[in-house]
Amino acid sequence: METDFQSAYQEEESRLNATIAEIDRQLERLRGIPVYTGHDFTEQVLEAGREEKRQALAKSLQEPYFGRLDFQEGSGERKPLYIGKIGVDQAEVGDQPMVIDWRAPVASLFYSFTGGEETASYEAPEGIIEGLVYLKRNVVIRKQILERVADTYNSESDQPAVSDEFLVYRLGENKDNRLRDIVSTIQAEQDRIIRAARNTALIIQGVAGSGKTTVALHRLAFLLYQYKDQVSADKMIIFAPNHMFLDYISDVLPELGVGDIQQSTFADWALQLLGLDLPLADNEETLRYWFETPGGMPEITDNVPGRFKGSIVFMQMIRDCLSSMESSSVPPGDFMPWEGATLARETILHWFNEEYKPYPLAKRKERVMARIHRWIEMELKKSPSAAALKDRKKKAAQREKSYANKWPKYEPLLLYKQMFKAVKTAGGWPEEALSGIPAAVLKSTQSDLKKDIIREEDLPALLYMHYLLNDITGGQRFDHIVIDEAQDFSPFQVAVLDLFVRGHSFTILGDLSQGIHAYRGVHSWEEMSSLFAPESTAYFALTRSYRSTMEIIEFANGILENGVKSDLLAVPVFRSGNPVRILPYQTGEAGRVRSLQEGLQQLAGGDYRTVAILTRTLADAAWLHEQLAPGIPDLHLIDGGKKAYEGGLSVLPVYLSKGLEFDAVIVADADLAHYGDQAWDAKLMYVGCTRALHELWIMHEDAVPQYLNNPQEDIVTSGWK
Ligand SMILES: Nc1ncnc2c1ncn2[C@@H]1O[C@H](COP(=O)(O)OP(=O)(O)OP(=O)(O)O)[C@@H](O)[C@H]1O
Repeated sequence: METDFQSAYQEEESRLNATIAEIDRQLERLRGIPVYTGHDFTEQVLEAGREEKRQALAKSLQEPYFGRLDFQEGSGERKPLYIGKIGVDQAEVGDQPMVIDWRAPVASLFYSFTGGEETASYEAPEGIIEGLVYLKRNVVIRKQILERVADTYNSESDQPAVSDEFLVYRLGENKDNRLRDIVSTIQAEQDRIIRAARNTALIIQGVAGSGKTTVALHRLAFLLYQYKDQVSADKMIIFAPNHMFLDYISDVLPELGVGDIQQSTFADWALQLLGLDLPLADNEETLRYWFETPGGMPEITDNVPGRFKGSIVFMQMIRDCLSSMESSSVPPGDFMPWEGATLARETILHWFNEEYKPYPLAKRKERVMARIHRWIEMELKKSPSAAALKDRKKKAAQREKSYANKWPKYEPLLLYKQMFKAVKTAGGWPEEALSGIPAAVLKSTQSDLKKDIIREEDLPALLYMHYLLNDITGGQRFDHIVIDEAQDFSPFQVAVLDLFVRGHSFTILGDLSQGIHAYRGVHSWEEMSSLFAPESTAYFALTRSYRSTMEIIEFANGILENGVKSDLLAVPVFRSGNPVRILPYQTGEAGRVRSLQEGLQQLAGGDYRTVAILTRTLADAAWLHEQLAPGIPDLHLIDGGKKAYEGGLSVLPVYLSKGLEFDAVIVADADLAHYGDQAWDAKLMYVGCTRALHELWIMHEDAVPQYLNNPQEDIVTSGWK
């Protein structure tokens, strides 16, 4: 065995040296070509191509590949295929690249092959290719040095099944403050999502830590490779919950050699598109209402503002109202630019209702007014004298202006205010349509709009109005949209986004068990899948969790089963760590602070690079930070306004930890005084516990909620050491 390993290592080392020498040679050749700085367009394009290649080769030179697959296609010969983040061609024309891009069709074998099959196959442009896999090998190279060779499958060994050993080794590493790419260990179920066809709305339900965010980012890189002539990076967008999260994921795409993809929150994108330079209502206030109301979370029904304004019922109401405006758009009466000249209303109606019917309302109005202007100019030419011309011109200009003012103003925000009767000017909205708005929604929205307060939940309606009034240009349509943490999106939000993307090309991912914003998000995935025709949507479930140790996952599953009453349980990768620790505070307020401080210091004193204390509320986090910072100066407070995630030691409210991960986590105040026994409290606790990779401590004062009482001794312990 040892000799096998040595010979494998030697074989890989000599192959690596040969590869590096070849890449070096190619790079030197390219660097030897003088950089073109002239004005010839063709030369500029060629130079851009050379520069791209120079950069790719320089990157590849450090870690040319991470995997090897020995494959025999049909009755051909067995060949080793080396798979890397960037493909590298052989300098001489050969029959296969020296390094194959991980996104190439044949590379999918490296991910989909799970051992044991008689034949393996992959989908190539020319059809299904079948063959035999002899070897699947992981190769770790850092800065040109071969560090590790691990076979996950070898047909000649007595261990035929694909082993998880390399994956477990990778998962055991400590993390810094950024999400990383996983090209060397993408799992078969993740690969299917990454490589799914472009024109489909993929809906992915994945347990915490199943790699949803990571998979979505790899999918973008795949789409750009596979459909390079049909999609472009700057027409792709990722929507994520906040700026800190965007910062946290911002390294993955550049690592995969893909740049220029837009990354935004829904609110930022919507406000920019609407041209609204208004701050949205303080989200913290909404969060405080739902998360910090004494006595527990207020009841959530379909008629709370977030749910109603995010519903398809509200979307239809807006469509009906805007189409009812059609009949009341053209002002009453004929148009008379001066005495004796009349443009009959009939003619104007004909232009509006027939000739310009295909255009959206705002454009129709614009075109009709332009036509009226042309008509006036024709009429002016008939003036009997220069004095009459002057007089008519003056009158016509005034009357044209006042006629234009009689039209409705097609501005989404104004119409929205009219709809909620928050402004005096009537909008001609049909009463019967508006009677469907629940009284509480009407009242709170009216009061907000009167004060010029817009909330995030108002944005889908405003965007939809903008769309109906103006339509959008081809340039404003995306090639693909990723929605992360999609359980917090409303159906209306997704339906509006569908108007802004070509071919329903979506990757929508989330976890209903983490649906802590249920006052605005979806309660089941059917709410979203029903927006699309069955052939345009596909559903995937990811059940394996890669982030945390087995102990943490089992413990979190207990919360799901007993607290959330959900059966979306996570399946752990067999990676064992320390048991989850449940620790009571020392007595009194000072004891609470001391316990948390000792806990943090003990965890941070180990190998862990990122450690977080998660509190129930922002106020708790701020208070605790104040108490702990004098003794632990490098402790960061994370509040909603943070734009960058710095890693290290942090204290933050649990609801802001969504999407992030830390080597070790302390859930503070895990007692009934802070977390109730309701499903929603359990979801919040689930989010907190599943942020931990290696170590989870639960600290409390009074009795803990029942869903934390886990009887499994091998996964839970109490006491400090
Ligand atoms: N195939 C894989 N190989 C190695 N690591 C992986 C793999 N899949 C996921 N991971 C790791 O698991 C962790 C969780 O991934 P990610 O944050 O993408 O999951 P998620 O499903 O979006 O999580 P959550 O919903 O809990 O925020 C990350 O550290 C990621 O690198």
